[in-house]
Amino acid sequence: MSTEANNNEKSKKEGHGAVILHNPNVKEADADVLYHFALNTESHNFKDMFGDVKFVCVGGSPRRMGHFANFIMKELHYQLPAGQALTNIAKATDRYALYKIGPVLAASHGMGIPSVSIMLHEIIKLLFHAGAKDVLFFRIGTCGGLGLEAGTVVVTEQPVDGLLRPQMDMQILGKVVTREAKLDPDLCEELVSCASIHDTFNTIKGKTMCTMDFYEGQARLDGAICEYTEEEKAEFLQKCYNNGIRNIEMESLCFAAMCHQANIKGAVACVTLLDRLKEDQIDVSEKTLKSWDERPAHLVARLIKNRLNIA
Ligand SMILES: O=P(O)(O)O[C@@H]1C[C@H](O)[C@@H](CO)O1
Ligand SMILES: O=c1cc[nH]c(=O)[nH]1
Repeated sequence: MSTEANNNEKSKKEGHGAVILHNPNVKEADADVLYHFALNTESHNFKDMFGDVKFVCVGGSPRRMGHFANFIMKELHYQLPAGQALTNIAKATDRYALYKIGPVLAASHGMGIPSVSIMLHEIIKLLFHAGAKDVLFFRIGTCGGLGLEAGTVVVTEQPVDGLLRPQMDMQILGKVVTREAKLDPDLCEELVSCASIHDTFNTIKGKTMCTMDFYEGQARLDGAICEYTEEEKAEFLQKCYNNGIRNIEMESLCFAAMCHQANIKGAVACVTLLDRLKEDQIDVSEKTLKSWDERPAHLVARLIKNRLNIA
């Protein structure tokens, strides 16, 4: 049986909408430690704490996700119990930040695939232990655009790696293991449909190139090392554009591959900070950056509100 058929079979057995763990070791263990979130199934009641989670929103920076947590709390008109303030659940560690706002979990994931991978392993286990079902995942991030006005939001149709392949290659036990990087097409459409004609920015769909590095991996000329010419850079980025790639970032491939394996519907929306066909350096004011940062969050907030029937 193919891995995908196997996943579907498991999904049926474990109940529709359940988060799938492809790991008998964790399922059979008496206790589990989520080290990078400073959480432990022995000292925390995951079912009570996280059983009602329906939306997980992730992004690189802990500060951005803290702002997002406050923003979504207002958007959902969510009232914290009297005397309580919104706190970082993972405050005992400085690896990631974690906030819960009713059915929404907001977490930071740091930069790049290794960092987002650790975060997703632990968040997926958290949801499994909590018995959460029908959970949607969103990555709200920043990126470099290709042929787009800076500030445009790109919703990823298909992530590809630095070789333009829709797959994530991992090195496990001395071998290359290839995983499909698949996002949910309906969720992608639903997120794009949350764009409004009143928005002061454009929202488009496109392929996203996910790289292992910000500088050479993204064909920049301004890293500490660069062994290609400006012409070679331009030729490669043009090839990406011609292949339907509209933005470049560093997490979507792993996000898509892990969501797909875990039976979770995921979507990625990133705001472009510059047009990589024109420039390499991000040189925008802090104020502009902050307002651009919030754009993917606005789309996701609208989707969540629609789903929860909140006006
Ligand atoms: O979610 P963020 O904005 O961190 O995503 C992109 C990709 C890298 O992590 C980082 C590089 O500046 O920004
Ligand atoms: O150019 C950019 C901007 C943000 N994030 C990236 O990965 N690349």
